Amino acid sequence: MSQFHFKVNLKGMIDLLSNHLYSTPHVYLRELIQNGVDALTARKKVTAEHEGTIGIELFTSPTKPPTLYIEDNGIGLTEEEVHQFLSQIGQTSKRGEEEQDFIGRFGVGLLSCFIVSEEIVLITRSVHSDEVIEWRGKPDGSYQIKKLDQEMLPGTKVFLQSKRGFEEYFQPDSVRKYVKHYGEFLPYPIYFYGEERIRLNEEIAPWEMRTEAALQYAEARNGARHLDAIPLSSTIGGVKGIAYVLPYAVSTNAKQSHQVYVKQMLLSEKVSNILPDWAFFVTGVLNADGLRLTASREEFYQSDLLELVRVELGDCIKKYLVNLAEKQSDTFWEILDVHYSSIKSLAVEDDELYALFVDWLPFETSLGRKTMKEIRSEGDMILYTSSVDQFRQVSKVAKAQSVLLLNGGYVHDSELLRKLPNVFPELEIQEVDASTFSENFVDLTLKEREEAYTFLRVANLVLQPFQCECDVKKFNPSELPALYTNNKEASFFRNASYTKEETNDLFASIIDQMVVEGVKPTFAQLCFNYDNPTIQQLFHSDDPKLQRSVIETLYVQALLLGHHPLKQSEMKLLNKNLRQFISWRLEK
Ligand SMILES: Nc1ncnc2c1ncn2[C@@H]1O[C@H](COP(=O)(O)OP(=O)(O)OP(=O)(O)O)[C@@H](O)[C@H]1O
Repeated sequence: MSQFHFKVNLKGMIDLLSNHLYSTPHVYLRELIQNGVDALTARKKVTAEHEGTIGIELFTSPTKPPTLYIEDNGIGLTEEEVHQFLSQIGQTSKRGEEEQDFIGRFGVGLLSCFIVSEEIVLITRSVHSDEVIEWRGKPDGSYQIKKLDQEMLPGTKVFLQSKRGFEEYFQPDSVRKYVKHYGEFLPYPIYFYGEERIRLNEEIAPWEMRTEAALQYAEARNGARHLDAIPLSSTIGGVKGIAYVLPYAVSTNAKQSHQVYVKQMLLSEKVSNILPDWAFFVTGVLNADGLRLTASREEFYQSDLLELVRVELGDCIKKYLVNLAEKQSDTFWEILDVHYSSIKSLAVEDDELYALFVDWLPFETSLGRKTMKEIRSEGDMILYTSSVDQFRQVSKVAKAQSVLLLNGGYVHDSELLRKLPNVFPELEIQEVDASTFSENFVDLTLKEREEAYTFLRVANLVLQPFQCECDVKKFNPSELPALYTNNKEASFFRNASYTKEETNDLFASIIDQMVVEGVKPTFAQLCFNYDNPTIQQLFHSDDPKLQRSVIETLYVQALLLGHHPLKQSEMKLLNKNLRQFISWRLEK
């Protein structure tokens, strides 16, 4: 058996790493600064009192493409190290026992310079040697090394001349902006040499600030003020940061991007996996020294460590909110007002949070929006519907009867309600639907039945084609002429026939088949209100045409009241009767 080795197409590899690993050409500045910072860190290990600096300059001329120059007075490289670390892709001096102290670790960052330049020129002198070495690397994988006969203090200088078409990444404004962006919180000064020397980074990081200052910092950056700034810290992974509470509601499945720094240097603004998924109502600015980013620096490695960090940071958010709730501060109510649905989703998952928050959470009820505390004060029996449609069908009736009915149809609400007895054992939770309410309607006396008899017969005949059975009872509010109710089966047939009308022939025949093979069609109910003045008038009307038109119209109105989508046949009914009423009126 013969053994072979893979061959690597160096040019292809370099192209892949330099052009496809990073999201924007500007990252070449990030990678250069990061190398400078790591070199300064390494030098400090040799000479603790060394004052490290990084300097940047741009050379422009009308005849040549612009050139960026960056220097550091860091550890530098010996000739041997140049061969070992600069000239081998994937080789890095930052592995081993002290790797936690450095930002770089993959040995590919310098290749990002090939996105914007055809050649990297690096001149270096190691703190351990007097030799000044020049290294010139090209994207085809070739490089040259020579010893320079010149004096130089230990450190490294890099020259990059812009590739054609990439000049915009060498403009002074843009370079200053991005250097500041990536390095504003770095512990070493970064100078820009222009007409005068200016320092680009002198900012205190928001995680070192007090709440108000952290809020102002973010406001100055984003133009919007967040509701609050929650301090974050984790012993695992050495994370420190701020979770800014967004000033607007966000969808529960929104993924927030977080701004992540390592050793105070901005590595990515798009990290989404550092906070728990439920924390979608905050956006984080964090420094994470002990976590490992992927080579592109866009995400952290999914690992058990990251999982633990996420839990710890999630706990910081929870504890903070609990503290706010206990203090009943204005900020708490503001956050609750905007993010109650997020807090509800949190409370469903977390019993501790549930117990602490449930009283302050708002719910839609037949008597208006109320907090659970207000709801509990009304009595120990809590009635709720599990769907929004059911709630809409009966909320008016419940209100007229002064019954407090909760809408459990929104995401999480039913689950939250079902958990109530765990915290308040005295509470009884009962799911109801429209038919529960109609069961409590008052039956007519024999005399009243006789009065309604003809009307009811006509109504049943008129609405039979719509699979609707009619009845007359007495109920509140008397302004409500009729209540449409349907149980699950009746609702199935109604939806099937609605869908059939809206779809193509093939799908319609499938639905037909399902209906034929399924359960026997169940009728919905339309209960007319004996106490309603219009209904009273109808009992005594001797105009069958008018009776029919009003019954049909009341049927459609009851459907609309319950937010049931109208079938085509029902739409036609409405239009026909409207025209009819108008022509009767005009004939008069
Ligand atoms: N300014 C510098 N001073 C000293 N050594 C440097 C400097 N820039 C680069 N090097 C050396 O070159 C090596 C390769 O650098 P490169 O930026 O490609 O990768 P890295 O920083 O090690 O890791 P990463 O790919 O994660 O950035 C470094 O490990 C370091 O030894």
